[in-house]
Amino acid sequence: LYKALSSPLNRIPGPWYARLTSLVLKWHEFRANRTRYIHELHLRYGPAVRIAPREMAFASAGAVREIYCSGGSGFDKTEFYDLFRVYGRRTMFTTLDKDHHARRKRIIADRYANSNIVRPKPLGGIAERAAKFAQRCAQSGLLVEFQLGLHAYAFDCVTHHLFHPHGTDSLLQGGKDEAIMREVTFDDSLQNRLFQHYWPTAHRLLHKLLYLFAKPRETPLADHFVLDSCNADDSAPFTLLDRLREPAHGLDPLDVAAECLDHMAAGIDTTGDALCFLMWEVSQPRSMRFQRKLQQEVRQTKAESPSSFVVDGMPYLDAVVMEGLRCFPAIPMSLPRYVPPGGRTIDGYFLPAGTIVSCQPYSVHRIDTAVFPDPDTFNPERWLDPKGDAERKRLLFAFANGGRGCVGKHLALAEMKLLLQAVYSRFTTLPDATMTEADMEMSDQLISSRPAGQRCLLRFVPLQESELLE
Ligand code: HEM
Repeated sequence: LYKALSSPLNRIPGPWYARLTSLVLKWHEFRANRTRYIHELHLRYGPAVRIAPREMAFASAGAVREIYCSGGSGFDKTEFYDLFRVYGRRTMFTTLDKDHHARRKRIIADRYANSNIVRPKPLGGIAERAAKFAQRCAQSGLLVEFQLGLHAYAFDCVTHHLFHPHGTDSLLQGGKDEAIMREVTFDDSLQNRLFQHYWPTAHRLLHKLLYLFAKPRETPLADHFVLDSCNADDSAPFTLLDRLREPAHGLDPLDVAAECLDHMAAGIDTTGDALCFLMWEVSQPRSMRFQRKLQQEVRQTKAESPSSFVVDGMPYLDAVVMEGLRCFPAIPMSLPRYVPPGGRTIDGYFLPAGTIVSCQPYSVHRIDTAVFPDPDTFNPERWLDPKGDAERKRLLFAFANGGRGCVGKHLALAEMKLLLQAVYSRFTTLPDATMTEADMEMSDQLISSRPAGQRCLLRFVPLQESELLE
């Protein structure tokens, strides 16, 4: 009680119970509702809000700069990231301290640089998979279990980038490749892993009992697939595997496999669900005018250069992708960091060392209505207005910012743009009548989110036919 009454964080707005306990926050986390809960607090208390006795959430551009970009890669990550360790190893994503992270990033970054992604082999592989996705839509009649198809697409793209020529073909071949993708995608370990994070001793003692109510994360097929792929010695020069295995880096085989498995997992749900939420929205009657303009632009580009893969120079496509990432960031949740020794002042509030601070993309993209008026409305055309362009870009936090921002950003953008081109140059997409808004509610997982119904059915109407219908 003394601590609660004398805490220097007491000046910071927030609900009264956040001074005393983190249980309300945890309750929302266990119910897959952390992001919305924190967003409601921001709407009530402003861009700086206390969410637990030692934890603060921010939603301003200044806070993003300080927490994620100061000194290059911002404040250190918290032990929350221990939950993502693979094969018992720390990867670039799970390293907590800056030096270890910087060493690993120096090895990895060049494989994800835009200049590597847009080379014919890597980009051609993505374009090939986008064409397969369109083929799958055409083959399966009009109705497509779309979320699964997009996860298969993202899975095939990322394994191409990691392991070519040993990438997967879950899109058209199915079989074992599809089984691996399903194993990673349909993960229901949120409660078990949160329990492990908050009460590690109880988790160790009770894990067998807990198993009956909350399953742990188990991905034996994916684990074996990555270990096997990492044993192949003919990986293409553009792949991550090729880079990690260079003897000069001194990584042992398990470090290499852990890094690859981490990137594989990071590249499936994120890109798959970002596309899923975006295309669901573009298929709604309220957004049909945006879909029509997108179709016009991608068809015109295809007519002008039928045989090349284009990812730049399409302003409408860019605007649709940016607005999709703004409204439906695949990682909408807080990215927690520790305030460093000596403490820091953020948004005018002094925070002692060790305070947990974070920004969540979902709120950073919505709270400043001068930059994003009518923030809950999907409107790609806001990105076409040159006025306010710098402010909008400064607040786009879907890939995070600074040295620990998403290393796969250019790969993800290329995947998204090539898939949207492949689909909207051939089809009009419409929501299936059996789908409800509740199916597409955001459901928090561990930092990423997915549609609550875990399905998304869309109708793919070949373009000429739909044009005739109008
Ligand atoms: C639309 C798709 C994607 C989104 C929205 C996204 C978003 C993010 C965000 C917000 C972070 C920071 C996480 C944190 O600080 O806790 C991150 C980190 C990361 N992402 Fe992505 N990501 C996407 C796709 C990908 C892809 C395709 C890959 C790789 C194949 C990838 C690999 C990574 C890795 C390795 C990190 C850790 C970077 C580091 O710690 O230096 N991501 N991503």
